[in-house]
Amino acid sequence: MKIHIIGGGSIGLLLASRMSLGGSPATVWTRTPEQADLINREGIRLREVNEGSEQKDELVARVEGEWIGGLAVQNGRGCESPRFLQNDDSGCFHWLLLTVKQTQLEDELLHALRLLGERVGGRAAILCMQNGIGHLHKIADATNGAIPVFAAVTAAGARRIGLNEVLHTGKGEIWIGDFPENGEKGTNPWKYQQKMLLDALGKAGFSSFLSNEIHNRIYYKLLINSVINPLTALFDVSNGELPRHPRRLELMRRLHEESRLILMEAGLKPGQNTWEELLLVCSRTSENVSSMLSDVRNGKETEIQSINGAIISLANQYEKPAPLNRAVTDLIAAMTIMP
Ligand SMILES: NC(=O)C1=CN([C@@H]2O[C@H](COP(=O)(O)OP(=O)(O)OC[C@H]3O[C@@H](n4cnc5c(N)ncnc54)[C@H](OP(=O)(O)O)[C@@H]3O)[C@@H](O)[C@H]2O)C=CC1
Ligand SMILES: CC(C)(CO)C(=O)C(=O)O
Repeated sequence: MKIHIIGGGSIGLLLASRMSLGGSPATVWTRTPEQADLINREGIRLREVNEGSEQKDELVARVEGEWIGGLAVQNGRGCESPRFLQNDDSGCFHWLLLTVKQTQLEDELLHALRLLGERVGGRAAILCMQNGIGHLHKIADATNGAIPVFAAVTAAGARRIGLNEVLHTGKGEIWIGDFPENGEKGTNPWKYQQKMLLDALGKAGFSSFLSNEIHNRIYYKLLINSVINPLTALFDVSNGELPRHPRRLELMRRLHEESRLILMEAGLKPGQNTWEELLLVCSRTSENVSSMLSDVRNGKETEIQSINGAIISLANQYEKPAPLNRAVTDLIAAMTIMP
């Protein structure tokens, strides 16, 4: 089995470094040759944040970096294709852990994934690490069955602090599920490959599991992100700081309740104490700068449309009110720097 991490950002560097340290060598496919070169020369510096302590353990993971380069294989314009698209006669199975943002799922990348699926026929699968919703259908549609698509949901937190340096800011489980169903319902031709991946993630220190109800987990995570991400970005605070302010805590509670009612209508299963869980995520990832705040700080486009924007779409579909989701969506959109 070969592990490819597409995107050398926060989650990508965390997975690559931990998996390599756990004995499963990973290749990080980067957007720039500089980052690939740095990773090859120096490896990835992983800093573990220890709960309740200021001390951060630093580990250095030997990881292969590759510039994803020449994705413009589209239309056969004669550009060089990334190496993972070139002929592979190793016979091994390739897991592609897709760690780009929802907003970075561009046509060229999707096209390259489809080409890869066609070339290695049955010996590759994509695991999507994105928050929010919408990406799985987008990837499955663009790859048109050429490569199976799996969803991952994680409460782990990470923050890239340099091109080859990452902080592991929050421990959290990783849940993996089949989405949409690859192959006949009830059969799972990828069971062995999934078990291999779970094993590699386990050795990397992630508690990971297969889920038969990944839709529910995706909605559950969406609920959590719909509160933490926009509010931390609006108030410019870490996840742990957010609930410490009583008025912000009250806003969190109201936004959580609005999103919860909409998601329940859309199929989120009742019976979970989502409010308690939300507060737990804030404390477990307390040092983390949420991915949305990080984007706002870096002047990048945020994932607001795939998170609160997606909840608004569900609210429209099920005729539920969504004033707070609308407000945070508009406010975050207005914070994003115009191109
Ligand atoms: N950070 C966190 O704690 C968590 C994040 N997530 C989710 O994981 C996903 C990734 O988040 P995060 O890691 O924070 O985001 P980052 O912005 O840190 O990382 C995304 C990376 O993908 C790279 N990239 C974009 N397009 C391409 C491409 N075509 N080829 C190669 N690389 C590419 C970017 O390159 P460049 O640097 O050049 O822009 C960047 O390094 C998001 O959907 C987020 O919601 C989920 C749980 C927790
Ligand atoms: C769980 C959380 C909120 C951790 O920061 C996250 O998923 C994100 O930042 O996008």
